[in-house]
Amino acid sequence: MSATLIDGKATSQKIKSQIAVRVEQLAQQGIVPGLAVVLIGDNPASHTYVKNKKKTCEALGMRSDLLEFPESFGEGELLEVISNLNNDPEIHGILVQLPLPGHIDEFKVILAIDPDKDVDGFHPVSVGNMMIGREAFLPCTPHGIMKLLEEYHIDPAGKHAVVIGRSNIVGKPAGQLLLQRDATVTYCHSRTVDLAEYTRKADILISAVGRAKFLGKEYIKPGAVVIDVGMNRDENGKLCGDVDFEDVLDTASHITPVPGGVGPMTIAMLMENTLLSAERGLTETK
Ligand SMILES: Nc1nc(=O)c2c([nH]1)NC[C@@H]1CN(c3ccc(C(=O)N[C@@H](CCC(=O)O)C(=O)O)cc3)C=[N+]21
Repeated sequence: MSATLIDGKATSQKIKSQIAVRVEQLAQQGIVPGLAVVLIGDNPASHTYVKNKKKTCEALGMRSDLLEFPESFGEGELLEVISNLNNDPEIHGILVQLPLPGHIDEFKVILAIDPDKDVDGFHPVSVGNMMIGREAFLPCTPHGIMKLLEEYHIDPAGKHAVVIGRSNIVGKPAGQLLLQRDATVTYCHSRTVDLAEYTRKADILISAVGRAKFLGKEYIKPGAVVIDVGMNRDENGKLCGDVDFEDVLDTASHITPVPGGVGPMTIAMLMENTLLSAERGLTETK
């Protein structure tokens, strides 16, 4: 039997149309949610993502400021830009596109962002609040994954969730959010010995590895839900995930495609966080 497709594009559309309604309500009170996106250097992939974010903002009636600076931009100058955005009442969300050039300390930059405008959910205050289950801006990709599971009525409670990848922006928080939903969570990573031994026991498998078509059906438990966070290029330069989609289609019960899976949800959650910030509410982690 062929797996059910988890349609991130359709789900993100649905969420975005709900966001647009709330943006309109805010507009009646004279408030326009504003997102500032800061981009340093000229990484072509970053440019594509950033343009996408801007387009989405505008489609939803939100304001989006793109602040672009050359590769040589100094750390001190960037910290000053952030300080100005922190103090700008019309800016509700600040996103500094990662990765940053090597001469800029990423952690210092994240620390400089006002936690009340931290729509990426990367500030230690946001991370800490998420970890202890308090209100916080949730990181967009893991939050988008949880929304997809919810949309497809997949309840993580009591399930064994295996997360491959332990980055601060995807793997680690994805495991935490699944834990909050009462999953039993296993983290795997580049030093895991016999990866398939773990993944074959996963009811829910989250892959954030960054290797094209790395996971075939030998890694998948029959009936598993497979969430592919990978954004890779295959041998023909085509966008593809970590999962060999065709190969696992008859083994998994549900699967996210790349593109059209987790990626569009990431952007929708960024919009939601910016809206929430403008509403002066914070997301609930319960
Ligand atoms: N501070 C910061 N916050 C981020 O959220 C952040 C970042 N830095 N740096 C880069 C990564 C990457 N990222 C993506 C978001 C959406 C898609 C997305 O929409 N992907 C589409 C395909 C897009 C295409 O066709 O290229 C999809 O999967 O269908 C991809 C990647 C956010 N990131």
